[in-house]
Amino acid sequence: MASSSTSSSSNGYDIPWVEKYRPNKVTDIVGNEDAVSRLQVIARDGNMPNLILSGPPGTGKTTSILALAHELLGPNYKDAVLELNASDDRGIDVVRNKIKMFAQKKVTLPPSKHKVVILDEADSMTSGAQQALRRTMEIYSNSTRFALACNTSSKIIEPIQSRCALVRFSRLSDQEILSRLMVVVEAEKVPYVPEGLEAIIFTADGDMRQALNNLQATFSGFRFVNQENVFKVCDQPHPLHVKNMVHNVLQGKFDDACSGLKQLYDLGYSPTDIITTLFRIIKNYDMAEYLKLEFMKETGFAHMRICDGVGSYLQLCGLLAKLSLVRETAKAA
Ligand SMILES: Nc1ncnc2c1ncn2[C@@H]1O[C@H](COP(=O)(O)OP(=O)(O)OP(=O)(O)O)[C@@H](O)[C@H]1O
Repeated sequence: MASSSTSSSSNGYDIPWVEKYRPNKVTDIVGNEDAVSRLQVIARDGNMPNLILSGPPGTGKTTSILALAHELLGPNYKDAVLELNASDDRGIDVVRNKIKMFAQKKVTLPPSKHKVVILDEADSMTSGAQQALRRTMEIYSNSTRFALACNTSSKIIEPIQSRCALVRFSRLSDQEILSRLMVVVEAEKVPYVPEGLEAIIFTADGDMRQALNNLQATFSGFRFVNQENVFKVCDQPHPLHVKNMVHNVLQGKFDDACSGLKQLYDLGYSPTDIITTLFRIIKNYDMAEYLKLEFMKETGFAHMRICDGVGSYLQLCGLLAKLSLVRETAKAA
């Protein structure tokens, strides 16, 4: 991969690492093996079907489509690809004019290769525009194929879904993110300790874009990646602090858990920040399975209430009280 072998240059800080290290071959995309291998087959054999790539942000959907289009079309990329994302106007007029005109355009391509229309963030297209796409997709299917990337496939209207092969992406595992971080760390000669990378992986929560951005932000700010610097830059509740709260609940020290919570709240973290970190800590906490499931259920309910607008300190204290009660009941049983 050309881009990942580029070492730090004097103006290397000008380019966001997410762009500098964007894989340009399908084989270089980390994780989601099933999805990536399907795309590899298409890259090898051509005859790309209409595609919907759906999944959480920062998992490589746009990167995969771009890499696939490059591999399929090579030097014809410029003429044979129309790329539209949420920053472009993609209303019904664009579908009727720009996309249709592109589909009608004559481009000489090798057999089994087609022009490609890439619609990034397709779930933000109006349903009118999506409706207008239906016929265009069919009429020009002998010369033009569509690739739609979105976070939620259900926001794509059914008739379009039925015309496309769905490729699902899921959040990347910690190991997958680590493997990519190591490539960047080595290429950029970033000084780090393993706990620093662990902290980056924790804050990224399966999102590669977030991981690379946090790595670059920590490096630019402190020139050294350790746990403390990462949490300073990312400004999330410190997981050790939250872990301590859970530990106190499990030990029956409700007051200590509450004072830990108060400290976080006084530092200015929002209830959403706190509960998101709390959920992730509980998910990975070493405790009895049934207790963990109950804790996750209660945390989920409290998160829902916070999202509904009841994001008070009392809400979080109430949650700690509920968790303590769950633990007491489980102990008594
Ligand atoms: N699976 C991956 N392997 C390697 N790098 C990745 C991967 N996923 C994301 N990245 C990195 O993160 C950046 C953003 O990825 P990309 O634009 O493909 O995300 P996306 O899934 O399309 O997200 P969104 O839904 O927000 O558009 C890329 O430039 C790349 O550097």
